Amino acid sequence: MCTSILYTAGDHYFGRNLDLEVSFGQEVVVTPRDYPFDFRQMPTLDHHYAIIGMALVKDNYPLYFDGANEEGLGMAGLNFAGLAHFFPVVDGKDNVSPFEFIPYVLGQCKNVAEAKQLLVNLNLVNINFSDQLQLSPLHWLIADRQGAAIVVESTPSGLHVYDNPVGVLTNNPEFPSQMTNLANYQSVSPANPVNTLMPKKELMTYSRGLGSHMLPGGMDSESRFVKECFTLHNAPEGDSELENVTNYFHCLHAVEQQKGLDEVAPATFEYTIYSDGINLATGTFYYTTYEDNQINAVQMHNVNLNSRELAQFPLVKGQSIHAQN
Ligand SMILES: C[C@H](CCC(=O)NCCS(=O)(=O)O)[C@H]1CC[C@H]2[C@@H]3CC[C@@H]4C[C@H](O)CC[C@]4(C)[C@H]3C[C@H](O)[C@]12C
Repeated sequence: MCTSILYTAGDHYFGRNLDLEVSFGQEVVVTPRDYPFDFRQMPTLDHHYAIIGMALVKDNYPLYFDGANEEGLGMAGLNFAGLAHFFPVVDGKDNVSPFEFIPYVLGQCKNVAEAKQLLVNLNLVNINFSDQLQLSPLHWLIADRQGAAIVVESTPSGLHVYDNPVGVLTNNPEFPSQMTNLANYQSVSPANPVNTLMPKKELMTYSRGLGSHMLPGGMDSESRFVKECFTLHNAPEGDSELENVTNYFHCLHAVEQQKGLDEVAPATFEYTIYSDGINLATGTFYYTTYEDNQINAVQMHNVNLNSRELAQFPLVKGQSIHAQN
């Protein structure tokens, strides 16, 4: 499972939790403007926007899980198991494989409006990266530095592009169903409730936080969608980058999967391998890993963006504890 969010606090912060039981060897990867992006069915992009994000580099090709470009357009791929469907190549369409989709969009579009335009003729095709790296059943959240967001889902009924007014994406079911389910939780509140159950009788307010008593807390994707919407949309806006980044990671960690809680096979547990977030206005990419609560940062503009070579930053692992005595 995964969760992706767009947090608005002065600037816009975009990123995701990656939840899985195995690590892929991902790292922070900057693709500079002149790295030639080859596509299986589309012309090579010799020059494009620079991209920073989490990727697995295979044969010098950055397989992005999520990232953002220098114009402040962000994009994340999340599991959409059993629902995603990718099609054969169709002449006259823009045939793009799921593994090429992030470079294809982030390489060429400044914002969500431009991405929507690019998607008009898109056909997401069933082409593997390799025999070892088969198609992944993904759907995508795309968001920009002005705060717009869309969801892209390719299902047997075709390509669907939905406006996303809440800036949250998890996994199944389809995005419109998540929004319908979300409507069931409108009365969840940070404030203690007024007794409308039986207004003439007195009920105890035995605890703070009773307004969120009905908030789902499960590891499943529907629960995380609701919980994250509540957390994100009631999160304060800070006055500084430090405060905002701190709030941002609290929002993501609110739906973190701790080891031991989501058993995907006997004695095998999915957990939040990493959480990341990029300030879409400045290009600073932040991340934490399961093993390391410390927030690490890579600033894309500190890399030579007029280059042809990928810049790779292995994830910092291992907890750092400030010993006080
Ligand atoms: C597994 C992850 C989603 C996390 C998630 O949601 N896990 C819940 C599982 S469950 O829903 O609970 O069952 C997804 C997110 C992005 C994906 C990569 C995208 C690039 C590339 C595409 C190629 O085609 C195949 C290899 C490739 C490296 C992909 C591997 C894997 O698929 C990644 C990491």
